Amino acid sequence: MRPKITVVGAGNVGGTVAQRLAERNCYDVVLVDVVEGMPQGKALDLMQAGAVYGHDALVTGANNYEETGGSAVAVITSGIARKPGMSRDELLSTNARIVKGVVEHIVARSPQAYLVMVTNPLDAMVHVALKVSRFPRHRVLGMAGILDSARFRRFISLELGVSPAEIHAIVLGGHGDTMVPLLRHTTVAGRSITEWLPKDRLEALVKRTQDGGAEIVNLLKTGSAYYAPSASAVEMVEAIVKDHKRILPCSVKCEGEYGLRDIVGVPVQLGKGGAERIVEFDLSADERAALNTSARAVRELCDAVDRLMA
Ligand SMILES: NC(=O)C1=CN([C@@H]2O[C@H](COP(=O)(O)OP(=O)(O)OC[C@H]3O[C@@H](n4cnc5c(N)ncnc54)[C@H](O)[C@@H]3O)[C@@H](O)[C@H]2O)C=CC1
Ligand SMILES: O=C([O-])CC(=O)C(=O)O
Repeated sequence: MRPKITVVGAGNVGGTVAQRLAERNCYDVVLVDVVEGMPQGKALDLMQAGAVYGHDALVTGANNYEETGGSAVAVITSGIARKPGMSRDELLSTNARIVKGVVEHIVARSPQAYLVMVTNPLDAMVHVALKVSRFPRHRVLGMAGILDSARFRRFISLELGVSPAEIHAIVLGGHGDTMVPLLRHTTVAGRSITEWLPKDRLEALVKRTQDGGAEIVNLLKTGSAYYAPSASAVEMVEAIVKDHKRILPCSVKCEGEYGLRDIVGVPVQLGKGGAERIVEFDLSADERAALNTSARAVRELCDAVDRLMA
């Protein structure tokens, strides 16, 4: 039997996650949404695509959770997306309510699942999922750092005319304006990025990365990015289910690592145990201060969620 992956929210991100998973041809996928007929329609469409594209994954669409039982991983994308001029934080109260209900349903049927959170504001939704599920921290992860790092790598790649495959970069911190691209750990073909680009260009690319989500929201006007976000979420699913031991930035609850007790994006070793290890990089004083600032911003949002849910 193939591992079952449930994707909640069959909109732009969730629908594309389901497509990418089906195309891997090694998972069965359950797609859940509140809109009647929509997940069922997308599921059928995806299975028909398989007859052309060469996969035979079972994709089931549903408006309830009956088919989700025994999921290995649940990817939670349900909720509203921001529009131009909005911050992710403005989604907090609506999405916290949605995510709370969804996590209760998932946990009731898949008590051993790993949760990959996508809904924004991301780090605060990891907090909601941890609280509601009562799962240990290694089974509740948020997707953001892979996406933010991918954006940074691609911007560098476009600037230098070098394949992104040659560029190694990692973005830590919360998924918001305070995220922390680590320049000292950014390399192109193994050489420090500071040997490739002058300071002012690097600062511009860091800023573009921090605004990477808003840049796309402003272009699309009716929603937010989903191709790179779905690719990033699938990378997490694959690393967990296939025990890849990848070290990828994910949002997770720190318990003393980096001197923090907050939920924030840090390098995590992902494998069959979920977040198997948090890898501690040596940070400069400036980087540490920036990570602390980012963690504080997330903490304030988590406190706001707690007040809302009290
Ligand atoms: N962590 C990250 O880096 C990223 C996060 N996001 C976030 O992901 C979320 C989804 O984005 P999109 O897919 O673009 O939005 P979308 O609007 O296309 O899809 C969201 C879907 O959730 C469904 N939904 C709402 N309440 C539900 C419930 N109670 N149960 C099941 N389904 C429910 C809606 O019917 C809709 O189909 C947003 O909050 C967005 O901000 C998006 C991109 C990147
Ligand atoms: O910007 C948004 O609202 C969606 C998101 O988190 C991203 O694309 O980074």
